[in-house]
Amino acid sequence: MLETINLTKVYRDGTIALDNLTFSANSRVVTLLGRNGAGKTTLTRILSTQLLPTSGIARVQGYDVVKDAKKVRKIIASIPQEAKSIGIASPMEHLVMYLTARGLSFKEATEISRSALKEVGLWEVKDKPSDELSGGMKRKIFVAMALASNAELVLLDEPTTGLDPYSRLEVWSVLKSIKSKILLTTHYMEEAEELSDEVILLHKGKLIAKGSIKELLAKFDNKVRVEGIGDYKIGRLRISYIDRNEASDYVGKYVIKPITLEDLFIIYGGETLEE
Ligand SMILES: Nc1ncnc2c1ncn2[C@@H]1O[C@H](COP(=O)(O)OP(=O)(O)OP(=O)(O)O)[C@@H](O)[C@H]1O
Repeated sequence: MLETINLTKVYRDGTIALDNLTFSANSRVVTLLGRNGAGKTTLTRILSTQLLPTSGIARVQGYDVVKDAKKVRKIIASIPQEAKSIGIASPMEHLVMYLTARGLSFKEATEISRSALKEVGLWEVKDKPSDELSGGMKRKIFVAMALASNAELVLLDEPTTGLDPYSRLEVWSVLKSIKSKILLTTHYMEEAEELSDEVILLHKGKLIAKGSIKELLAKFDNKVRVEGIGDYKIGRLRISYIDRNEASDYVGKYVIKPITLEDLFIIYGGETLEE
Protein backbone atom coordinates (compact mmCIF):
# COMPACT_ATOMS: atom_id res chain seq x y z
CA MET A 1 0.00 0.00 0.00
CA LEU A 2 1.42 3.35 -1.04
CA GLU A 3 -0.11 6.55 0.17
CA THR A 4 0.75 10.23 -0.01
CA ILE A 5 -1.12 13.18 1.44
CA ASN A 6 -0.26 16.67 0.17
CA LEU A 7 3.27 15.48 -0.46
CA THR A 8 5.49 18.34 -1.58
CA LYS A 9 9.18 18.48 -2.42
CA VAL A 10 10.88 21.78 -3.09
CA TYR A 11 14.61 21.49 -3.84
CA ARG A 12 17.06 24.03 -2.46
CA ASP A 13 17.15 25.95 -5.73
CA GLY A 14 13.37 26.44 -5.52
CA THR A 15 12.36 23.72 -8.02
CA ILE A 16 8.98 22.29 -7.05
CA ALA A 17 9.39 18.61 -7.91
CA LEU A 18 6.24 17.38 -6.12
CA ASP A 19 3.31 19.70 -5.66
CA ASN A 20 0.71 18.68 -3.06
CA LEU A 21 0.54 15.14 -4.34
CA THR A 22 -2.23 13.00 -2.85
CA PHE A 23 -2.93 9.43 -3.92
CA SER A 24 -3.15 5.89 -2.65
CA ALA A 25 -2.43 2.72 -4.57
CA ASN A 26 -2.64 -0.88 -3.52
CA SER A 27 -2.13 -2.95 -6.65
CA ARG A 28 0.72 -5.40 -7.08
CA VAL A 29 2.45 -3.45 -9.81
CA VAL A 30 2.02 0.32 -9.68
CA THR A 31 3.72 2.30 -12.43
CA LEU A 32 4.75 5.94 -12.34
CA LEU A 33 4.58 7.57 -15.73
CA GLY A 34 5.41 11.11 -16.72
CA ARG A 35 7.63 13.22 -18.92
CA ASN A 36 11.23 14.00 -17.99
CA GLY A 37 11.14 16.08 -14.84
CA ALA A 38 7.58 15.08 -13.84
CA GLY A 39 8.77 14.08 -10.36
CA LYS A 40 8.91 10.29 -10.63
CA THR A 41 12.42 9.84 -9.28
CA THR A 42 11.80 12.37 -6.52
CA LEU A 43 8.71 10.43 -5.43
CA THR A 44 10.55 7.10 -5.59
CA ARG A 45 13.41 8.50 -3.51
CA ILE A 46 11.04 9.85 -0.86
CA LEU A 47 9.15 6.54 -0.67
CA SER A 48 12.43 4.65 -0.31
CA THR A 49 13.55 7.00 2.52
CA GLN A 50 16.51 8.37 0.57
CA LEU A 51 15.12 11.89 0.42
CA LEU A 52 13.08 13.91 2.92
CA PRO A 53 9.88 15.58 1.76
CA THR A 54 9.49 19.31 2.29
CA SER A 55 5.96 18.82 3.62
CA GLY A 56 3.11 16.34 3.56
CA ILE A 57 2.98 12.66 4.34
CA ALA A 58 4.09 9.52 2.54
CA ARG A 59 3.43 6.00 3.77
CA VAL A 60 4.62 2.59 2.61
CA GLN A 61 2.56 -0.38 3.84
CA GLY A 62 1.19 1.96 6.52
CA TYR A 63 4.59 3.14 7.77
CA ASP A 64 5.46 6.83 7.60
CA VAL A 65 8.62 7.25 5.49
CA VAL A 66 9.99 9.92 7.85
CA LYS A 67 8.90 8.76 11.32
CA ASP A 68 9.16 5.02 10.63
CA ALA A 69 12.04 5.18 8.16
CA LYS A 70 13.83 2.18 9.70
CA LYS A 71 10.75 -0.02 9.39
CA VAL A 72 10.23 1.11 5.81
CA ARG A 73 13.84 0.23 4.94
CA LYS A 74 13.32 -3.29 6.30
CA ILE A 75 10.40 -4.07 4.02
CA ILE A 76 11.57 -2.47 0.79
CA ALA A 77 14.29 -3.05 -1.77
CA SER A 78 15.13 -0.04 -3.90
CA ILE A 79 16.96 -0.20 -7.20
CA PRO A 80 17.66 3.36 -8.27
CA GLN A 81 18.21 4.58 -11.82
CA GLU A 82 21.83 5.44 -11.12
CA ALA A 83 22.72 2.06 -9.54
CA LYS A 84 26.18 1.05 -10.80
CA SER A 85 27.83 -2.34 -10.50
CA ILE A 86 31.28 -2.74 -8.94
CA GLY A 87 33.69 -3.46 -11.81
CA ILE A 88 35.76 -6.18 -10.19
CA ALA A 89 32.83 -8.01 -8.60
CA SER A 90 30.90 -10.72 -10.45
CA PRO A 91 27.08 -10.95 -10.56
CA MET A 92 27.26 -13.76 -7.98
CA GLU A 93 29.39 -11.62 -5.65
CA HIS A 94 27.02 -8.67 -6.03
CA LEU A 95 24.06 -10.76 -5.02
CA VAL A 96 25.73 -12.53 -2.13
CA MET A 97 27.03 -9.22 -0.75
CA TYR A 98 23.60 -7.67 -1.09
CA LEU A 99 21.76 -10.52 0.59
CA THR A 100 24.22 -10.92 3.45
CA ALA A 101 23.92 -7.17 4.05
CA ARG A 102 20.14 -7.72 4.29
CA GLY A 103 20.79 -10.22 7.08
CA LEU A 104 20.90 -13.61 5.35
CA SER A 105 23.56 -16.21 6.14
CA PHE A 106 26.22 -16.80 3.49
CA LYS A 107 24.73 -20.22 2.71
CA GLU A 108 21.18 -18.87 2.28
CA ALA A 109 22.47 -15.92 0.27
CA THR A 110 24.39 -18.21 -2.09
CA GLU A 111 21.40 -20.46 -2.68
CA ILE A 112 19.00 -17.61 -3.39
CA SER A 113 21.57 -15.85 -5.58
CA ARG A 114 21.97 -18.95 -7.72
CA SER A 115 18.30 -19.22 -8.50
CA ALA A 116 17.89 -15.45 -9.07
CA LEU A 117 20.83 -15.37 -11.51
CA LYS A 118 19.40 -18.33 -13.41
CA GLU A 119 16.02 -16.67 -13.60
CA VAL A 120 17.25 -13.36 -15.03
CA GLY A 121 19.51 -15.09 -17.58
CA LEU A 122 22.88 -14.27 -15.98
CA TRP A 123 23.86 -17.80 -15.03
CA GLU A 124 26.43 -18.19 -17.83
CA VAL A 125 28.28 -15.04 -16.71
CA LYS A 126 27.74 -15.35 -12.97
CA ASP A 127 31.48 -15.42 -12.18
CA LYS A 128 32.69 -12.80 -14.67
CA PRO A 129 33.81 -9.43 -13.33
CA SER A 130 30.96 -7.02 -14.10
CA ASP A 131 33.44 -4.79 -15.97
CA GLU A 132 33.42 -7.45 -18.66
CA LEU A 133 29.63 -7.56 -19.01
CA SER A 134 27.44 -5.60 -21.42
CA GLY A 135 25.42 -2.62 -20.17
CA GLY A 136 22.22 -4.67 -20.27
CA MET A 137 23.77 -7.52 -18.30
CA LYS A 138 24.95 -5.07 -15.65
CA ARG A 139 21.41 -3.74 -15.38
CA LYS A 140 20.12 -7.27 -14.93
CA ILE A 141 22.31 -7.73 -11.85
CA PHE A 142 20.07 -5.19 -10.14
CA VAL A 143 16.92 -6.90 -11.35
CA ALA A 144 18.28 -10.12 -9.86
CA MET A 145 18.83 -8.26 -6.56
CA ALA A 146 15.22 -7.07 -6.58
CA LEU A 147 14.09 -10.62 -7.26
CA ALA A 148 16.31 -12.12 -4.57
CA SER A 149 15.42 -9.53 -1.92
CA ASN A 150 12.02 -11.04 -1.18
CA ALA A 151 11.04 -7.55 0.02
CA GLU A 152 7.39 -6.60 0.52
CA LEU A 153 7.85 -3.73 -1.92
CA VAL A 154 10.45 -3.35 -4.63
CA LEU A 155 11.02 0.11 -6.08
CA LEU A 156 12.46 -0.10 -9.57
CA ASP A 157 13.45 3.08 -11.37
CA GLU A 158 13.65 2.36 -15.12
CA PRO A 159 14.79 -1.25 -14.77
CA THR A 160 15.01 -2.07 -18.48
CA THR A 161 16.73 1.02 -19.85
CA GLY A 162 19.55 -0.16 -22.10
CA LEU A 163 18.33 -3.73 -22.44
CA ASP A 164 17.86 -5.40 -25.82
CA PRO A 165 14.31 -6.52 -26.68
CA TYR A 166 14.95 -10.14 -25.68
CA SER A 167 16.45 -9.19 -22.31
CA ARG A 168 13.56 -6.82 -21.73
CA LEU A 169 11.14 -9.72 -22.19
CA GLU A 170 13.20 -11.79 -19.75
CA VAL A 171 13.04 -9.03 -17.14
CA TRP A 172 9.30 -8.62 -17.67
CA SER A 173 8.71 -12.28 -17.06
CA VAL A 174 10.74 -12.09 -13.84
CA LEU A 175 8.84 -9.04 -12.64
CA LYS A 176 5.54 -10.79 -13.39
CA SER A 177 6.54 -13.81 -11.38
CA ILE A 178 7.91 -12.26 -8.17
CA LYS A 179 5.66 -12.05 -5.13
CA SER A 180 6.78 -8.59 -3.98
CA LYS A 181 4.71 -5.55 -4.75
CA ILE A 182 6.45 -3.32 -7.28
CA LEU A 183 6.61 0.41 -7.78
CA LEU A 184 7.92 0.79 -11.29
CA THR A 185 9.13 3.84 -13.14
CA THR A 186 9.47 3.56 -16.85
CA HIS A 187 9.52 5.57 -20.04
CA TYR A 188 8.41 2.60 -22.11
CA MET A 189 4.67 2.64 -22.68
CA GLU A 190 4.75 -0.97 -23.83
CA GLU A 191 6.40 -1.94 -20.54
CA ALA A 192 3.77 -0.06 -18.53
CA GLU A 193 1.01 -1.75 -20.51
CA GLU A 194 2.55 -5.16 -20.08
CA LEU A 195 3.22 -4.98 -16.35
CA SER A 196 1.02 -2.44 -14.57
CA ASP A 197 -2.07 -3.15 -12.54
CA GLU A 198 -2.35 0.54 -11.82
CA VAL A 199 -0.77 3.61 -13.40
CA ILE A 200 -0.05 6.97 -11.82
CA LEU A 201 0.42 9.75 -14.33
CA LEU A 202 2.48 12.66 -13.05
CA HIS A 203 2.94 16.02 -14.73
CA LYS A 204 5.03 18.80 -13.21
CA GLY A 205 4.81 17.23 -9.75
CA LYS A 206 1.03 16.86 -9.83
CA LEU A 207 -1.21 13.83 -10.24
CA ILE A 208 -3.10 14.03 -13.50
CA ALA A 209 -4.58 10.55 -13.73
CA LYS A 210 -4.64 7.27 -11.83
CA GLY A 211 -6.23 3.91 -12.47
CA SER A 212 -5.80 0.66 -14.32
CA ILE A 213 -4.84 1.08 -17.96
CA LYS A 214 -8.23 -0.35 -18.89
CA GLU A 215 -10.03 2.25 -16.77
CA LEU A 216 -7.94 5.10 -18.15
CA LEU A 217 -8.40 3.98 -21.75
CA ALA A 218 -12.14 3.47 -21.26
CA LYS A 219 -12.54 7.25 -20.97
CA PHE A 220 -11.41 7.53 -24.59
CA ASP A 221 -13.30 4.52 -25.89
CA ASN A 222 -15.09 6.52 -28.57
CA LYS A 223 -11.94 8.28 -29.85
CA VAL A 224 -9.24 7.46 -32.37
CA ARG A 225 -5.85 9.01 -33.03
CA VAL A 226 -5.21 10.79 -36.32
CA GLU A 227 -1.60 11.38 -37.31
CA GLY A 228 -0.59 14.22 -39.61
CA ILE A 229 -3.02 16.86 -38.45
CA GLY A 230 -3.90 18.53 -35.16
CA ASP A 231 -2.79 20.62 -32.22
CA TYR A 232 -0.74 18.03 -30.39
CA LYS A 233 2.83 17.98 -31.60
CA ILE A 234 5.26 15.18 -30.82
CA GLY A 235 8.54 16.11 -32.46
CA ARG A 236 7.46 16.90 -36.01
CA LEU A 237 4.37 14.75 -35.87
CA ARG A 238 1.01 16.44 -35.47
CA ILE A 239 -1.71 14.47 -33.78
CA SER A 240 -5.38 14.94 -33.09
CA TYR A 241 -8.02 12.89 -31.36
CA ILE A 242 -11.41 12.64 -33.01
CA ASP A 243 -14.66 10.78 -32.47
CA ARG A 244 -14.57 7.30 -33.89
CA ASN A 245 -17.66 7.96 -36.05
CA GLU A 246 -15.88 10.85 -37.78
CA ALA A 247 -12.89 8.71 -38.71
CA SER A 248 -14.20 7.87 -42.19
CA ASP A 249 -13.61 11.52 -43.24
CA TYR A 250 -9.88 11.04 -42.59
CA VAL A 251 -9.36 7.59 -44.11
CA GLY A 252 -6.89 7.62 -47.00
CA LYS A 253 -5.55 11.07 -46.09
CA TYR A 254 -4.08 10.44 -42.66
CA VAL A 255 -2.94 7.57 -40.49
CA ILE A 256 -5.66 6.51 -38.04
CA LYS A 257 -4.82 4.46 -34.95
CA PRO A 258 -6.61 3.22 -31.83
CA ILE A 259 -5.90 5.05 -28.56
CA THR A 260 -3.08 3.56 -26.48
CA LEU A 261 -1.42 4.44 -23.21
CA GLU A 262 0.98 6.69 -25.10
CA ASP A 263 -1.99 8.81 -26.15
CA LEU A 264 -3.09 9.23 -22.54
CA PHE A 265 0.35 10.56 -21.85
CA ILE A 266 -0.01 13.04 -24.72
CA ILE A 267 -3.58 14.04 -23.87
CA TYR A 268 -3.00 14.45 -20.12
CA GLY A 269 0.55 15.74 -20.48
CA GLY A 270 -0.87 18.27 -22.89
CA GLU A 271 2.07 19.16 -25.10
CA THR A 272 0.30 21.30 -27.69
CA LEU A 273 1.53 23.62 -30.43
CA GLU A 274 0.45 26.60 -28.37
CA GLU A 275 2.69 25.77 -25.40
N1 LIG B 1 18.80 17.59 -6.54
C1 LIG B 1 18.00 18.40 -7.23
N2 LIG B 1 18.09 19.74 -7.08
C2 LIG B 1 17.27 20.57 -7.76
N3 LIG B 1 16.31 20.16 -8.61
C3 LIG B 1 16.16 18.85 -8.79
C4 LIG B 1 17.01 17.89 -8.12
N4 LIG B 1 16.62 16.64 -8.50
C5 LIG B 1 15.61 16.81 -9.37
N5 LIG B 1 15.33 18.13 -9.55
C6 LIG B 1 14.28 18.72 -10.39
O1 LIG B 1 13.02 18.26 -9.90
C7 LIG B 1 12.12 18.00 -10.98
C8 LIG B 1 11.67 16.55 -10.92
O2 LIG B 1 12.80 15.72 -11.18
P1 LIG B 1 12.72 14.12 -11.15
O3 LIG B 1 14.11 13.62 -11.36
O4 LIG B 1 11.99 13.70 -9.93
O5 LIG B 1 11.82 13.84 -12.43
P2 LIG B 1 11.58 12.47 -13.24
O6 LIG B 1 10.12 12.43 -13.54
O7 LIG B 1 12.16 11.33 -12.52
O8 LIG B 1 12.41 12.76 -14.57
P3 LIG B 1 13.15 11.72 -15.57
O9 LIG B 1 12.08 11.00 -16.28
O10 LIG B 1 13.90 12.64 -16.46
O11 LIG B 1 14.03 10.83 -14.75
C9 LIG B 1 12.87 18.37 -12.25
O12 LIG B 1 12.53 19.71 -12.58
C10 LIG B 1 14.33 18.28 -11.84
O13 LIG B 1 15.13 19.17 -12.59
